[in-house]
Amino acid sequence: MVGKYTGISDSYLSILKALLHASVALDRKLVVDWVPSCDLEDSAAVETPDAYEKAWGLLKGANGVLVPGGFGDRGVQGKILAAKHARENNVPYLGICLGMQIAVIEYARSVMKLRDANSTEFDPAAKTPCVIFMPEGSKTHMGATMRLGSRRTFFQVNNCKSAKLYANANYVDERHRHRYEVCQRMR
Ligand SMILES: NC(=O)CC[C@H](N)C(=O)O
Repeated sequence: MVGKYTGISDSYLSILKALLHASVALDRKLVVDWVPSCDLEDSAAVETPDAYEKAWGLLKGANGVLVPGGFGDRGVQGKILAAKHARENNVPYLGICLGMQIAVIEYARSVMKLRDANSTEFDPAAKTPCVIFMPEGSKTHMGATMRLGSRRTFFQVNNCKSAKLYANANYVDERHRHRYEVCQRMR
């Protein structure tokens, strides 16, 4: 689990509970290692080398990488490095909310060679915005702009990996809590 609030596992309580349920259903033992995303960043190698070594050791030893939701840009570079590590080493990666946006940014930068790709949450003037403020939102009214609660999403491709996770349903109703989304032009 690569996140910002790793000191406080309560922040990720619902994710932990979900992982626990999944591990019971699959008859597997769950071991969660907490990796502070800041410790994966290049600057940590100089400033806090022990923490850097420990974080990369945990990440490299993991059978799966989960980057959960989050807000703000602190630790984002470390999350991008974690997504890159997972993609390049074929380690299963689950990106939830921000974690999914991170995977999109990483893919755009590394694979599509769009070096300036970013979320406008982290760089409002990003040259290649691949995660953008939701068009229906208003920047001036933060309180009411979050897309919150259940939202119906229809699968565009039958039998794709994500559809299969939902037993090939036509649509899913999932809980949302975000202000930004993947730029539709990037599809
Ligand atoms: N729930 C989240 O992880 C939010 C992701 C991102 N900060 C957004 O607002 O879109």
